[in-house]
Formats: sequence, structure tokens, C-alpha cells
Amino acid sequence: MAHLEVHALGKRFGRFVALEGVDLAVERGEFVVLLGPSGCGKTTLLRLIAGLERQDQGRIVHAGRDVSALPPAARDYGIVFQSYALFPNLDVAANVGYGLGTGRAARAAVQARVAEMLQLVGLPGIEHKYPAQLSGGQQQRVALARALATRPDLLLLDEPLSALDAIERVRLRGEIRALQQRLGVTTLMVTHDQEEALAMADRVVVMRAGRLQQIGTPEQIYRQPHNAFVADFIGRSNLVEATADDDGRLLFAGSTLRSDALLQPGQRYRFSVRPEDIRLLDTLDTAENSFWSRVQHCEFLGPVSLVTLEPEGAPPLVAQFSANYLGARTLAPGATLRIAIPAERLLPMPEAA
Ligand SMILES: Nc1ncnc2c1ncn2[C@@H]1O[C@H](COP(=O)(O)OP(=O)(O)OP(=O)(O)O)[C@@H](O)[C@H]1O
Repeated sequence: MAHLEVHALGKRFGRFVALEGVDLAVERGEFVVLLGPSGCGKTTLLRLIAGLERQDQGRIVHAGRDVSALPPAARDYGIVFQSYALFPNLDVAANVGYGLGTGRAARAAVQARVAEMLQLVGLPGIEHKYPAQLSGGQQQRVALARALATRPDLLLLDEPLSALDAIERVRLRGEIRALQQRLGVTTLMVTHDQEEALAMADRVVVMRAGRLQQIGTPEQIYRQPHNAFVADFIGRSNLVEATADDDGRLLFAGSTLRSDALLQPGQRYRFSVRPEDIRLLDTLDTAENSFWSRVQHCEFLGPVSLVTLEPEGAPPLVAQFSANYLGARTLAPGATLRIAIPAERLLPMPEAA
């Protein structure tokens, strides 16, 4: 049995179906990220697990206990929200110690635990500051300290980084991941930022319109997307359509391309091709899977360039070439290039889940 299990969970708001048939199993100590576009239901799923919202269908089992009908206080989790939900009129010590009990007897233990938690999140000695005196990143570290102070068995993070600036976001995501690994606390985080999800998660759950699309490691989600939605949502991707000939090779841009997959003659296929998987060849190179393309547009981004290519008789493709890879070559609009897509990168997309 997994540490946290969600079975056939469903939630409606009036006639709107926010979640439908959601099944999820999170192992002890795992960091699982719920990822999807705005409105796909990821926050609703987190709130159901927290007991802040009640499901219409299905069950939630945490550490072998059915918590589906329990109020939030009877469940065993700590939570961090997007906006710094600290009490503005309480100092940091009182915020972090909030759930730790009161009374004279507990005082010394609470003080020690607060100090330990602040040390843990890299902010020792700020007990007497008030939230308004802290930066956004510091406030989220304090919120994290508060969420973990009671030694919860589950940590729930609802877009904890999205209100921070880009540099602080990257720094704090590394800190949260390191802390989670050190404590071994089972964690579920919501984000709409795919880079954040890939960087932090053991497994990513991709959601769309209230349904799960794919669950897998960051590598699986990126390299073997189950459908076009996942391929497009995670990273950039070109959708290439081509028909297999009698030999199971693809007719594309005046060339025949080989795929590592077994293709049925006469059948039309869709492939997701990552921009970084497109190769730029020397003009005279007639390597396997190569074809001509005209440069429509080149976007210089520093370490990489994004180049929009027009293969003959096919929709445009976006390729990504690193500065090192391009060397001294400049890709002027209108230039004709020899391009290749490796056979192992031409794997047909299964249809929508
Ligand atoms: N209390 C509510 N009453 C009515 N509709 C709601 C309520 N909460 C959420 N919804 C709707 O349910 C859908 C899913 O909301 P949810 O907040 O789970 O999405 P999300 O994937 O977290 O998106 P976002 O990143 O924008 O928060 C949205 O269309 C939202 O408008």
C-alpha cells in the first residue's frame, strides 16, 4: 500500500466538473508535483487531500487511514500556500510556534523547536522579526518552518514559489528539495511551472481539465509523453505528421525518414520532436534522416538560438541550436540548411489518454 492513496476522486463546483476519476499513489518519502495549466484542478486536488474542500466521490487514504471524511485538524500534514500566509501581527517565533502548544511547561520546548526550525530553513536568530520586515523568500522559509514544526507526516505545497522573483524562486526550490530529502517527508506540491516540476520532483503528475494525463519521472514525462498535450505542455515540441510508405519509412520534406518504431505501411502518424533533437548537418552531408529546410526566422537567446525552419511541403519546425554547436555559422533568413531528425527521436505519439 502506498503512503498516500487517492481513489477515484471527483469534485464538482455546481455543474462544473473540477476533478474526475483521479487515482494517485504517493510512496513514503516521495516528492510528487501536480502540474498543469490554470484551472486544471491541481489546487482542488491538494485542497481535498488537506480536507479544506470535500470530495463528491472517491476516497483518500493516508498512512493506511481513510481520512476522506476527517476535518483538516484531524489529518496529519503541514501546508504552505502561495501568498505568505503568516500572521502579520505575530513575530516569527509566534508564527513558527503556532501549532506547538501553549502553557508554561511547553515554553522552553517550543522555543527550542522554533530555533531548530529556523536553523533548518537557513534563518537562525530571526525570532523577533515581524513578517513585514522580511523579504518574500524569507517569509516563505518561515512558512515552511511553520509547516514542518509539528513534524507532520505529509507536506503540502500550493505554488509556494510563484510569488517570488526568478532568482529567489530558483534558489528556494533547491533549498526546499534538499530539505525534503534530508527530512524524508512525503511531499505533494502544486505548480504550473514545468521547469520547477522537472527540477524538483521524483515524479510529476500532469493534469488537464480535471483529469490526470500522465504520471512519471521527469525524464519519462519529457522523453516519453503519452499524448500531444503532455508533449506540448512539458518543454517545447514540434508535432510532425507523416505517412509511412510500403517499407515502413516516412515520407517527409522530399526525403524518406526511418523511425525506430515499427510503422504500418500507408498509415499516417504524429510525432513529437523536441527542438534540441533536430540536427544541423554540413551542406553535403546526406546522412540518414536528413532533408532540406529553409530558415524562416532565427531568434538569438544567448546560449541557444531558436530557429524556425521551413521543410519543403511541411509545416514549420522550431529547432534549438546551442551557441557552441553553431560556432561561427550565422543562420540568415532564407538560407537553406541540411537538417536531420535521428530515428530514435521519431517515435509516434499514442493518442490522447
Ligand atoms: N470554490 C469554488 N467554486 C467554484 N469553482 C471553483 C472553486 N474552486 C475552484 N473552482 C474552479 O475549479 C477549476 C479548478 O480550480 P483549481 O484552483 O483547482 O485549478 P488549478 O489547476 O489549481 O489552477 P490555478 O493554477 O489557476 O489555481 C477552476 O476552473 C476553478 O474556477
